[in-house]
Order: sequence, then C-alpha cells, then structure tokens
Amino acid sequence: MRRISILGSTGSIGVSTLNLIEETLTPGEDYELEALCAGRNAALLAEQALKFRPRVAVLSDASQWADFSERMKGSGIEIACGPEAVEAAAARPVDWVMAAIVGIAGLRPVWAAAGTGATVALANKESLVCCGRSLILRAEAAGGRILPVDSEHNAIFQVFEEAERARIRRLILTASGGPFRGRQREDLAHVTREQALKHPNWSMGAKITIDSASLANKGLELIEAAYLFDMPSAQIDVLIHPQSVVHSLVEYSDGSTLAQMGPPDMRVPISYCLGWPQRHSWSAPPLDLCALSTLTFERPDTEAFPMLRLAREALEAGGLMPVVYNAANEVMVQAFLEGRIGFLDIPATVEAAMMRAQSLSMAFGNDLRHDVECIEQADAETRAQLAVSGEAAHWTAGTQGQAFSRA
Ligand SMILES: NC(=O)C1=CN([C@@H]2O[C@H](COP(=O)(O)OP(=O)(O)OC[C@H]3O[C@@H](n4cnc5c(N)ncnc54)[C@H](OP(=O)(O)O)[C@@H]3O)[C@@H](O)[C@H]2O)C=CC1
Ligand SMILES: CC(=O)[C@@H](O)[C@H](O)COP(=O)(O)O
Ligand SMILES: [Mn+2]
Repeated sequence: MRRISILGSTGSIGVSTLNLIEETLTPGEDYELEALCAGRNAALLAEQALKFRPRVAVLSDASQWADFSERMKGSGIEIACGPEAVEAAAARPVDWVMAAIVGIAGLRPVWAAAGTGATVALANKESLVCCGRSLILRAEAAGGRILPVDSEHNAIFQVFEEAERARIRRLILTASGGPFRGRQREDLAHVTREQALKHPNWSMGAKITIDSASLANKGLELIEAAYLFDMPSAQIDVLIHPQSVVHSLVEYSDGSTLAQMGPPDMRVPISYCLGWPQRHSWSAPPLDLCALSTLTFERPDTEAFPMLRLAREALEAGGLMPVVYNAANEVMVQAFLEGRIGFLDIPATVEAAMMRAQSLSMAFGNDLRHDVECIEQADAETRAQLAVSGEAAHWTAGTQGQAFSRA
C-alpha cells in the first residue's frame, strides 16, 4: 500500500494523474491518498476530495476559502487554506508525490516534499530550475528521489544508462516549435494570446503553453536537463521535431542513439513515474507508426526565439541567474496572458533583467547550495524591479537585440 499526495491536483497534470490512479489502482489496497492541494479552483478541488477522500485537502487562495469550506461541509475530510498549509501538506510523510503546481508557487511545496524521503514525480520544472542540483541532493539525502515527469526528461530518463555515463556524448531534447514555428522575429510582434495558446500537439495549462510558443519552455527544459542528469550545457542540444513523437534522445559514443517514442499524451510519462521502477500497465493509446506521415527534425531559430539562447546563457552563468530568467519570464507571461504586453516583450524583458542581474553581480558563482530563502530573495528582487520599471515599458527600451554577455 502506497501513500500518495498530489500537489496541483486541479491542473492538467494533476487531473491526468488522478485519472490514471483511478483507472489502475484500488483505493485502500494499492494506495491511500494523503493530500490534494490546489490554487484557487474550489469547485474542482472539492469534487476531487469528495470522490478520492484524501486525509487533507488544501486550497492556497484565501479568497476562495468560504466557497471551498462550504462545499466540504460534513465531509469529515480535514481542510486547510493558504500557501503555508500547502507547504505543510507537502511535508507530510508519503511514499509518492506528484508535484504539479505551476511556477514558483511550487518551490516551497517541492522543497518540503523532497525533504520527506518520498519519491517525487516532478512536473513543476520551475522549482528545479531555481534550486538546481540542491533539490536532487536534498531528495537523495532524505532517502528519496526526483523522477522527471516532463515528457522530454522522462524520455531521457528511460534511455539514460547511468553505468555508461562516460560514454554519453550528448542529450538531445526535442521541441515541437510551438504554434509560431517557422515565423521570423518581426512576424511575432503582433501575435495574440489566443494564437499563442493554440499548441499544435499538447493540451496543457496556460503558462506552459505560452512558454512553448516562445521556446522558454525548452529553455527551462535545457536547464532542467542539465540539473537532472548532471550534464554540462555543451552536451545538451535542442532539435525542433514538430510531430512530438520522439520525446528526446541520448547519443552514446559507440554510435547508438536511443530515443523514447510515444503519443503526445502526458499520461505516458506520468504512468512511468507511477510505476517506477517497474512499468505500469494502463489503457495506453498505442503509437501507430504506419499512421505517422514523417518524422522531421530541424535546428531551432534562436534569432526569432531568443528565450532558448537566454536560458543557455543563464545556465552557463550559473548561480542564481536561472532564478532571474524564470522570475522575469513568469511576470511577463502573466502580463502577456492579461493582454498588457506584446509577445516580443517577453524575451526583451527577460534579457534586460538578466543584464541587470549581471551588472549587480547578484547571480553569479557556481555555489549549488541554494536554499529556499536565497532563491525567494532573488525571485522577489527580480519581480520587484520589473514592477518598479513598469514591466516592458522601461525594460525593453534600448535593449532590443542586445546580447546578454557573460562575465
Ligand atoms: N501540462 C503538461 O502537459 C505539462 C506540464 N508540466 C509542468 O507541470 C506544471 C503544471 O502544469 P499544468 O498542469 O499544465 O498547469 P495548470 O495551469 O493546468 O495547473 C496548475 C496547477 O497548479 C495549481 N496552483 C497554481 N498556483 C498554486 C498555488 N499558489 N498553490 C497551490 N497550487 C497552485 C493550480 O490550481 P488551481 O487550478 O486550483 O488554481 C493547478 O492545480 C508546470 O510547472 C508545467 O511546466 C510539465 C510538462 C508537461
Ligand atoms: C508535454 C511536455 O512535456 C511539454 O513540456 C511539451 O514539451 C511542450 O511542448 P514544446 O516542445 O512545444 O515545448
Ligand atoms: Mn516538456
């Protein structure tokens, strides 16, 4: 019997995880649910809690608390509210946690879960990008481990032979290219929120979908891969693969390149994490190779999509620069989703934030002992500066096309 918690249960990954659990595991026999946590969707969290009956259900957003507690009245399930309650729920001892809160809001809960010794199925890439290897070391020190849910990293994890590490030439991350693949930079100035939210292959939450459109998602994934697999930037490549069937590859020095393939369905990597170290059977849709037309690969255009180049620069700068990259991106994605800025303001502002961080020397050094407080400080400082500067308006003036340079 395994004890399971799901952080971010009302989101795209959270719902898929609950669907898989419902299909393949028997409550009370195979698993019991410890915690379900969500942000502000009181109706869905209450529905999930009443159906799956966790020990505790936690909503972060206090403005939805009255609605949530009303829906949970008489259920006998412990309920709680606020970010601290989410963190406390994540710290409860369990065997397996799905970490699927979006963005930096996942940082403290992921850090807490990693400290319990649980197996943490990590979807929340932003927390790993900010923590670096310290998150992995924390999980291992507590007797647990981090398993990658992100489809590319899950693919690499499936074909990465640790004993052959010295003979791994490079990791190749695949990227769909998003809805604007093939466009020139100038064509991106006036793209709309609705266009950016139309991912060609995957159905996902809004933030990651915008990240896919700007290639910031692949940028975050580049950093994620470096930390997860302890590989230098120079040994990680990105290729555009518009079909999203080959989820990533590992090239060995004997000429073999191993790939993991599958339909673009997150239940595949989630089930791998759920079953690990065994495979987990479910009604998985088969990959119909004959129905595929062609599988194509091309180099990414980092002129039109600078977020990939900036992520590599953040990774190579080290220290807290990935925190700056992530924080500035989160602020700008939210502003774009709210219609306050244009698409090209995202990379321009992230680049400006990184240049500022570099000039303040706030983000340098390769000290991997990041603790949550220093990450939060760098995150808050980046956000505060963007707010003071009126986001894009001030930041982008005069910085278009200027290269971020390493010290
Ligand atoms: N969707 C996908 O296919 C993939 C997602 N990922 C990663 O997984 C993570 C989740 O993505 P996705 O499921 O698409 O996102 P969604 O936007 O669909 O879901 C986000 C989840 O986080 C919850 N949440 C938001 N803020 C808080 C908070 N402050 N405290 C607690 N919970 C909060 C939301 O709750 P509520 O809705 O109630 O507000 C929701 O449950 C992201 O980091 C993403 O990059 C990685 C690979 C693929
Ligand atoms: C499903 C998944 O893992 C996403 O991160 C996906 O990779 C997004 O697609 P892009 O390749 O377009 O970023
Ligand atoms: Mn991915």
